[in-house]
Amino acid sequence: MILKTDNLVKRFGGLIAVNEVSIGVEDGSITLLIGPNGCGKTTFVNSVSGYYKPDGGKVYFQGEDTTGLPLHKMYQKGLVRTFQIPSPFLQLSVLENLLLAERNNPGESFTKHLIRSSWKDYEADSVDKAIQIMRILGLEKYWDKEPASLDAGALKLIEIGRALMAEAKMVILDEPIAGVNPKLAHNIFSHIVKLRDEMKLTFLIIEHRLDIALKYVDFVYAMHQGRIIARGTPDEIARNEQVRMVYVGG
Ligand SMILES: Nc1ncnc2c1ncn2[C@@H]1O[C@H](COP(=O)(O)OP(=O)(O)OP(=O)(O)O)[C@@H](O)[C@H]1O
Repeated sequence: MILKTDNLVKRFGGLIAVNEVSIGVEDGSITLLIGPNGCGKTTFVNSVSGYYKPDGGKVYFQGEDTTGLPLHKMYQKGLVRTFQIPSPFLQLSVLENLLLAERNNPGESFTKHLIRSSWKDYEADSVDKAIQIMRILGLEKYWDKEPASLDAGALKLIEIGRALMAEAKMVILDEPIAGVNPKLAHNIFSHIVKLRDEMKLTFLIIEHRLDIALKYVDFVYAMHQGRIIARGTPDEIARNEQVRMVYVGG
């Protein structure tokens, strides 16, 4: 298991958003976390990736107790939660977006990037690495385009590319296909599968569009009211009565 949580708890005042959640994510897998709005999925991944400090329980990443480590420490260890591309970056090229992700981490201020940098200032190795990542993601034809001019699917792939530049071993994606048309959604998941297979990357993905996502993932956890109510293969989860009840109300 690359990631394991043991009875993880996160509270907001009197609300227990994450209630003793224990999960395991297999190395080199695509693991899906599902559940209705407000059930605690985002709070859970935030408590694992260092955005929130958990109130109870343990997080283990690559066998190490990483409970309560901040976001930038987890990022350095290779657990990267993708974030929307910051708006000033939308005016930089795709290549520059990747190069900036290698140098910097979320613990640092974004303001210093407001000064436009040139890809020519970077090491040749970094540029080579960025080109290789763009190839894998099918972004190489857009290398000098501004992300602002690209579609939602390409933006998601750039976010994943930025995580790869940061040497991520495991990537957490929060709704990677939200607001994306079915063709692009399948394209994004196909790239995720390719990254699992070719780069041995591990993914933990929050997604609501099960019709698409269940076709691509290895294992699924279902959450409801802060707790895990089911775990299993996509087939098992699709057939699970409790999951159906929660999703369609019986
Ligand atoms: N910063 C916060 N302060 C207080 N309450 C919060 C905070 N963030 C989330 N909550 C509450 O915690 C619960 C879990 O929210 P969370 O966003 O984790 O759910 P979710 O499953 O990710 O939902 P969605 O699918 O809508 O994104 C909700 O009741 C929410 O209102």
